Amino acid sequence: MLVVDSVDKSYRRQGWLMKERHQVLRGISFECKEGSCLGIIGESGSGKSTLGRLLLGLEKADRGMVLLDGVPTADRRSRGSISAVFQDYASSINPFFTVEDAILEPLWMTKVPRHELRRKVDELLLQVGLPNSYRAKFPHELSGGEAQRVCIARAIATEPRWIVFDEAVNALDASVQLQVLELLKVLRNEHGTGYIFITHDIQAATYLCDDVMIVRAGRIEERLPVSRLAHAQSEYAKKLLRMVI
Ligand SMILES: Nc1ncnc2c1ncn2[C@@H]1O[C@H](COP(=O)(O)OP(=O)(O)OP(=O)(O)O)[C@@H](O)[C@H]1O
Repeated sequence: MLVVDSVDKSYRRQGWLMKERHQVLRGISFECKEGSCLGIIGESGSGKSTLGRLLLGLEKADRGMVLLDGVPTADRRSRGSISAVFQDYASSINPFFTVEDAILEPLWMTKVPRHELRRKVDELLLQVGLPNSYRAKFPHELSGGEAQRVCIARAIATEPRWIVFDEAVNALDASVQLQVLELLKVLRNEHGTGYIFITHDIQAATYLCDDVMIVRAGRIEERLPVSRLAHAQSEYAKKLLRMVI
């Protein structure tokens, strides 16, 4: 179980009143069952990516806890249990790495024996729908959809229990986006990996997720199952969801 308990997060404002802080997240609490998929939506600046970084253990909350089975996600013991796919796939892959090198990088941290690594890269390429002839290509030789598939292969390489997708399909054109969403559905069914899917794209969230959580100005406005979007309570959620129901 992934548990976010009473999380606050603020940043120091830039400028000469350096003591002033910008409160980005306020009293965020929610839980996600193993293998579930939660969509996080909300307007720009509402704190979605900050929440994603806290889930990944990349940043510390000012107050509250982010726990995976009772262990803080920032703790060494949680390493490898949560991975991430970001929007900026171009800069997520080292431009001097081949596709093979990029996929091998996270595998060095795992217990996969050296002689098995080549087979594992082939298996991962197959899972994300790329031919194994792609292993020798460099990032600049890939389309956006292909590069994002390589990022997904990297994210699933360590067999994490959770993957945080932060605007990961937004930059792709509609048909490639659909292919990637399909792929994520298949991977989830096959491996039981849980997803946190941060997006502006409500349609994509409803396509992939079990629940949608609406964040507004650093607070949770509402969380509801995708099957009950028509029953949103808050005016803000109703307005946001109008386009998909
Ligand atoms: N490292 C940081 N230092 C200072 N302020 C930050 C930092 N990261 C985020 N912020 C501020 O926190 C607020 C929330 O940012 P965040 O990126 O979490 O929002 P978001 O909902 O993901 O927005 P978007 O949808 O545009 O990506 C913004 O006002 C942003 O400027």
